[in-house]
Amino acid sequence: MSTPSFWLVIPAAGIGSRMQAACPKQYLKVADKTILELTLNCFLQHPGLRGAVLALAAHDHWWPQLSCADNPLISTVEGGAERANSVLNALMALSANGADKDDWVLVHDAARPLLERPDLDRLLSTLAQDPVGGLLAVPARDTLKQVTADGHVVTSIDRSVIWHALTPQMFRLGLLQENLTATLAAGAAVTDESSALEWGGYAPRVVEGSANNIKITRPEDLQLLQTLLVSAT
Ligand SMILES: Nc1ccn([C@@H]2O[C@H](COP(=O)(O)OP(=O)(O)OP(=O)(O)O)[C@@H](O)[C@H]2O)c(=O)n1
Ligand SMILES: C[C@](O)(CO)[C@H](O)COP(=O)(O)O
Repeated sequence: MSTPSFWLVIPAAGIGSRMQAACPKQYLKVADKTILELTLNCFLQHPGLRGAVLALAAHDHWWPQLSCADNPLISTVEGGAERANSVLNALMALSANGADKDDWVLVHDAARPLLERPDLDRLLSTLAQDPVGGLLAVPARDTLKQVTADGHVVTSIDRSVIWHALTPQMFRLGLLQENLTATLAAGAAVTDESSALEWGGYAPRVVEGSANNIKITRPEDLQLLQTLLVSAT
C-alpha cells in the first residue's frame, strides 16, 4: 500500500539528566554512530520524507559535527523548556516555511533509535485517511499496579485497555499545532502529541508497533540498545 508524504519533527533539545552522561544522550555513540544519527537513518531513507525539523538546545555544539548536519532535508530550530515546547517551535517553523495545515507531520523522539521501517510504513498506511491521526503503541504485557506514595499496592489495573505510547506520533500540522498551543496555554500536562489532541477532545488511533522501539532514558538502556542492534544485523 502506498504511504503518504510527511514532514518530520525530532525533539532533540533534552539534556538527558536521567542518563547521567557527559553529553546529552542523543549524542552518545553506539556502534560508531550517535543515537541521533541512528534515529534519523530510518526517516532519511524513506521516499515520503518531505523535510525534517530538529529542535536543538541553544547550547548544542554537537549537531554541527554530525555528517547528516549538511543534509538539505534537515533544518533546525531552538528547542523549548519542555519537550512539548520544542515540538511546538518546530511546528511553527514548518508553518512559517510554507507547510500546509493539512500536511502530515510525524513527531519522533531523538532518543528512540530503533524504529523499524515496517512500523513506520504501517503507521503511515494505517492513518493515511484517518480524520485525526494517531501513534505507534504497544499493548501492556505485565500486570499493572496502582501504588501509594509509600509503595503499597492500591489496586491492579485492567491491562486489556492499557497501551504504552511510543513515537512516531502522526497528526496533520494544523490540528496538532492548534491543539498543542491550546493545551500549553491551559497549563495542561502534555508529555506526547496525542495528549494535546485528547485534551482537545479527539481520539487518536493506536497502531501496534514493536516493543523494541525503546526510548533510551537511563544508563541500563544503552546495554539493551547494543544487544538489540546486534540482533538486528
Ligand atoms: N525541553 C526538551 C526536553 C526533551 N526533549 C526531547 O524529547 C525527547 C524525549 O524526552 P526525554 O527522553 O525525557 O529526554 P530528556 O529530557 O533529554 O531526558 P531527561 O528527562 O532524563 O533529562 C528526547 O529526544 C529529548 O531530546 C526536547 O526536545 N526538549
Ligand atoms: C513521547 C513519549 O516518548 C511517548 O511515550 C514520552 O511521553 C516522552 O516522555 P519524556 O519524559 O519526555 O521522555
